[in-house]
Amino acid sequence: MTSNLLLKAENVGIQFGGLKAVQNVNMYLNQGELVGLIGPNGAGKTTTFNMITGVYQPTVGAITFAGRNLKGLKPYQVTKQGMSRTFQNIRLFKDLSVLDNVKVANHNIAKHSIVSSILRLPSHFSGEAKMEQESIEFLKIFGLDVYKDEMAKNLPYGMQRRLEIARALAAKPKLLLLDEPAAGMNPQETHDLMELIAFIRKEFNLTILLIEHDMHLVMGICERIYVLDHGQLIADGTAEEIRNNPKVIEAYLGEEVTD
Ligand SMILES: Nc1ncnc2c1ncn2[C@@H]1O[C@H](COP(=O)(O)OP(=O)(O)OP(=O)(O)O)[C@@H](O)[C@H]1O
Repeated sequence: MTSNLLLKAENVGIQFGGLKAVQNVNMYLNQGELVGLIGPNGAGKTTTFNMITGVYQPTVGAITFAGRNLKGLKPYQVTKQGMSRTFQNIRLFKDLSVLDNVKVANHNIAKHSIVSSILRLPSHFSGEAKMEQESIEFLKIFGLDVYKDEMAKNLPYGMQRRLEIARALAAKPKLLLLDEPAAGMNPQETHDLMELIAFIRKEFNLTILLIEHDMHLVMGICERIYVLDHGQLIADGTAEEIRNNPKVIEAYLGEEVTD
């Protein structure tokens, strides 16, 4: 086992009724890596995310994160271990302001005590001000500070996707899981997002696991890529290796994988 190992999935699988949605998945993430998880529709990518984040308990196998077995942990408990995610279908607090969406995430890890908040002690206000300032800084990174008072639902689609990532980042995770962050974005937005993901990884010393259908995005920024097909891993390797892997070509696109 390497010393900078952050996440390890060993022989992980899950069954829904008679359907083996994911089987025998072995996967690891080292600290600081940016790794892609790809595969055709229904291959089991989101289900794998759901097992890692505690939404589903694997039927078999074990997942270890930062040295701790995640078995039995609920999603909020997994979050507390230092994991944040975004969703394929954007899940924002649509009627809250852009700033409040980020503050909510920041609040979960705020240091000032509940007692000081209830009693409205000075430490509550200084904590609150610090949190607000920090949340604005997160928004700036994503070019969203100009929209801070806007309701989340009024943002253009691409900006809502960015806000979801900003919110996930504000929880200061060790591991960030992004489920199709570029879905529905135009090529320019996708390109900008690609640069942003690479930037935040470096800036925050993050480990990122990314589900994405946009091959250009995956091949462009990921150091390693896992490929799922019909619930099983059929390949892993660098973008170059994946691009030339006949199993991937056959299973994933049925034609040449290009970037
Ligand atoms: N809660 C559930 N109950 C029953 N079947 C499920 C459940 N969740 C996922 N599945 C099934 O598991 C399989 C894998 O689905 P999953 O959503 O993980 O695929 P995916 O690779 O993320 O697909 P896509 O790219 O279309 O999002 C599918 O056959 C899906 O219908």
